[in-house]
Amino acid sequence: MFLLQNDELEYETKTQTKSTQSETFYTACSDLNRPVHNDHAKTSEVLNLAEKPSNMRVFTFDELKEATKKFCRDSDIGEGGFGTVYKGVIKSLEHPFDEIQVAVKLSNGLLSVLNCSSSRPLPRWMFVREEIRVFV
Ligand SMILES: Nc1ncnc2c1ncn2[C@@H]1O[C@H](COP(=O)(O)OP(=O)(O)OP(=O)(O)O)[C@@H](O)[C@H]1O
Repeated sequence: MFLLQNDELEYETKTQTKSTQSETFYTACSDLNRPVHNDHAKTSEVLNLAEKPSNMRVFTFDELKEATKKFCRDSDIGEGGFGTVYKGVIKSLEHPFDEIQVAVKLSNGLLSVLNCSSSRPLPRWMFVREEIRVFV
């Protein structure tokens, strides 16, 4: 799901990635930021899109795991029909004293960031929601 913070635009896309825990997961950004190993996928279109917008913040699986204290009960903020939602706090890279609050859903091994907000909101902060398979 792509969400502009001011609700200018909203549309949805879902991707699922099967991988192992040792790899880095990007959970709040597009697949396009991943290194491309498949030669067939190395089209100019993909490479152009892979250039990360300056206001894009990528959350890795490790960051989300740490932010939610390994998805512990203390971080549990709700139960959905198909999984548990956890809160977490991640330090901003640009402003180390700023915090980014995230709501992360873990549902039968599928992880996604439902929402994130910052104490210093960017004027056009694009939120890309991605669902990935994890082993926790
Ligand atoms: N961004 C958020 N901030 C705070 N709490 C949230 C947020 N998103 C979800 N929650 C909490 O988690 C609960 C479950 O949310 P979820 O989106 O999983 O609901 P659901 O629509 O029932 O899900 P499902 O698709 O699994 O049926 C919510 O009722 C709410 O209490």
